[in-house]
Amino acid sequence: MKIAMIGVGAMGGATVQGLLQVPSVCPSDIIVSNPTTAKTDRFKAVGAHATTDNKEAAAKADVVCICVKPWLVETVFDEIRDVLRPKEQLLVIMAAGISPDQVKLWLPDTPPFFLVIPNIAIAQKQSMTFVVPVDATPEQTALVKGLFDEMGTALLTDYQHLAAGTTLASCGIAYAMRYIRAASEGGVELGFKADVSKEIVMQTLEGAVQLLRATGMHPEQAIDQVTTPGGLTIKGLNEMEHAGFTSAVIRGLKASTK
Ligand SMILES: NC(=O)C1=CN([C@@H]2O[C@H](COP(=O)(O)OP(=O)(O)OC[C@H]3O[C@@H](n4cnc5c(N)ncnc54)[C@H](OP(=O)(O)O)[C@@H]3O)[C@@H](O)[C@H]2O)C=CC1
Ligand SMILES: O=C(O)[C@@H]1CCC=N1
Repeated sequence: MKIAMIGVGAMGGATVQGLLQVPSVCPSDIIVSNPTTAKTDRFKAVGAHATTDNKEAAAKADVVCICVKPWLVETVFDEIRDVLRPKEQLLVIMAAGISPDQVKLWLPDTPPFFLVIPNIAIAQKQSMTFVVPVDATPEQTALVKGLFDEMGTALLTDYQHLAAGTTLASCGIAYAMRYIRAASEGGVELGFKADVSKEIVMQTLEGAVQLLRATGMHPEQAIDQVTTPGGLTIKGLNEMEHAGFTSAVIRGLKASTK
C-alpha cells in the first residue's frame, strides 16, 4: 500500500516519522511532497520517495494524506483533482476545522475520505488520534483506523466531536508541555538543576498516567491517597486552585474549541 503525505511540516513530518516505524510500512511505500525540499530530505535519506509535485505524489498513492494548513487544503485539491482515482484511492485530510461538507464542495468527485487529527507524539507512535470516516466502507475504515492505531491510539468518532477531540489531544499535548515547563521551573526555584527538574516532572507524570491506567481510579481518588490531612500536598493543591488552576484549564480548552 503506497501512502502519500502532502505537506511534511510539524504534523505531516511527525506522521511520516511514525509511519517509518510501522512494521507493515516500508520506506519505499511512502511518498512525501513538500515545497521546501529540506523538509523531505530526511525521509528521502531513509528510502522514501520525495517530490515537490503534489500531483505526482497523489497519482502514485493508494492513500493520499493531505497535511497542509487549513487555508491551503483547497489549493492542494486544485492541484491533485485530475489525478485522483475515486474508486481506488482513500483520502486522509489532516487539517483542523475542515468539515465533510467543505471537502465535498471543494472536491465533488472525492474518493472516500477521512478527517484525521493526530497529535505530534505520533512521531513516537504515541498519538491520540481522531478518525472521522466519510462515505467509507467498514473495511476502508478499519484499514485507516488500523494504520493510526499502529502509531498510538485511534478513536473513531463523528465530525461533531472532532473539534473537542482536537482541543483535548492535539492542542492538549501543548497544554501538557506547558505544565511540564511550569513544574520544571518550580523545581529549579526549589533547588534542582533544570534538566534534573524536567526529568523529575516527566517521571512523575508517567507514573501518574500508569497508576490511573492500572487501577482505573478517578484522578481525585488518587489525589485522596496523596493528601495527608493538614499536610503538604493539600496546601499546594489549594494554593493552585486559589490561583485558578482547574478553571484556567477548562477556560483554555473552551477557548481553543471555539
Ligand atoms: N501541528 C500540530 O500539532 C497539528 C496540526 N494539525 C493540522 O495539520 C496541518 C498542518 O499543520 P502543521 O504541520 O502544524 O503546519 P506546518 O506549517 O508545520 O506544515 C505545513 C507544511 O505544508 C507545506 N505546504 C505548504 N503549501 C503546500 C503545498 N501547496 N503542497 C504541499 N505542501 C505544502 C509547508 O511547506 P513549506 O514550509 O515549504 O511551505 C509545510 O511543510 C494543519 O492543517 C493543522 O490544522 C492537526 C493536528 C495537530
Ligand atoms: O493549533 C492549531 O491550530 C493546530 C490544530 C491542533 C493543533 N495544532
